Amino acid sequence: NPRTYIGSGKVAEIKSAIHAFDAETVIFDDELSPGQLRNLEKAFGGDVRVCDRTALILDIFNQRAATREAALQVSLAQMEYQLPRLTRMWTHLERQAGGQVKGMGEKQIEVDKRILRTQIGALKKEIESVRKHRKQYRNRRTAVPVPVVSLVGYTNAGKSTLLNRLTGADVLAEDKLFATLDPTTRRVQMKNGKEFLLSDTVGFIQKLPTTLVAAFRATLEEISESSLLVHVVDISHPLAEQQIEAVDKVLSELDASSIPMLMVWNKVDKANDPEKIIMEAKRNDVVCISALTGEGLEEFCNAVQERLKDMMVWVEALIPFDKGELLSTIHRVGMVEKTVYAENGTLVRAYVPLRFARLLTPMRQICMS
Ligand SMILES: Nc1nc2c(ncn2[C@@H]2O[C@H](COP(=O)(O)OP(=O)(O)OP(=O)(O)O)[C@@H](O)[C@H]2O)c(=O)[nH]1
Ligand SMILES: [Mg+2]
Repeated sequence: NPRTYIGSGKVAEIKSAIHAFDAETVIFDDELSPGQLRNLEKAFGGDVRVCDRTALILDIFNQRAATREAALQVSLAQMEYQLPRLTRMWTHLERQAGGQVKGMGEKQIEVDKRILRTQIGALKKEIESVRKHRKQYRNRRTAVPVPVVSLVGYTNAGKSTLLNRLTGADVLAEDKLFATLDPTTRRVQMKNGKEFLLSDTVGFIQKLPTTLVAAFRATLEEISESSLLVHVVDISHPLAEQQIEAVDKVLSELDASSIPMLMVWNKVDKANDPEKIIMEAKRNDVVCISALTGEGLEEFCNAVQERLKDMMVWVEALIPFDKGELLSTIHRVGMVEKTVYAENGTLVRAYVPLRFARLLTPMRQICMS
């Protein structure tokens, strides 16, 4: 029934369950229209609060927001959610009052809407300045050509645990939905001296409210500007497959589908049949790990390095002796095949990130034998 989302029989069933369990809140696993919310509240009677999936997610985000940036973004999403609902709420009051306060109600809606819109405008401005700041920071970071690898995945998949494990960072990792709202980037140093930047960010969820995606644009832009995505999956979760689909869907909304991706199955230690899973992973070019026990992490780093190499370009360059720091950078971020010391500098043959190759162009017209 479009008026109440569920049919009248279901309404009666829920109503008796409310009485039986003395429930205070009814949560719908979908987004409800403002009218449906109101009609359901009326049908269930009195003190029962009806809440939809979007409101619940916004609520959890609100509880988790620990930094100013996260709080700003959550407030924006909440206000955008309230705006249409606010209007209808007043129309509802008007009808109850039999139209007596019609003029007043209308005025009040206008006032409230204006206040909310002004607040939304101010918030957007503030978030925009955060965005610019982030962008500047990223630009400064790209001056050093270390590739950025972003962890993406369903909430609670183990992204923060993996980052902590690899970098000794101290990011809050908890058995909670949306433990992380703020992006964190850390340097990962591999045994062979190579390094990359690993970035952890907010987890995704099925039917992620669009207001949230829009509000978290500043945060999510980190993802769309990385060289490689690592999709972390909780393979021990019974709904792992649906979660993968949900993540892919959000990635395509973020225009990040074209970024190369490495799939990682996490929590193998907890899976029912680990051998079977590891076999299947091998067939599918997936790396199996346990961020908790450390199993598979070396293989993971190697796989990341392999993928990054695919994105590098081949250069042959003569690095003058007074540019020695360039040479050490090549060793750090690239893969050197050969170096020869010549009279006027060092000849290098290597795979390097494209951005870095551009820096080397003036030195490239060199022949090596
Ligand atoms: N058994 C097991 N538990 C793990 C593993 N990796 C992470 N966990 C647990 O899973 C829970 C969620 O981990 P987080 O690292 O917070 O997950 P997240 O992906 O960062 O979650 P959000 O920040 O909400 O997106 C924590 O309780 C971790 O201890 C693993 O390999 N094995
Ligand atoms: Mg996290």
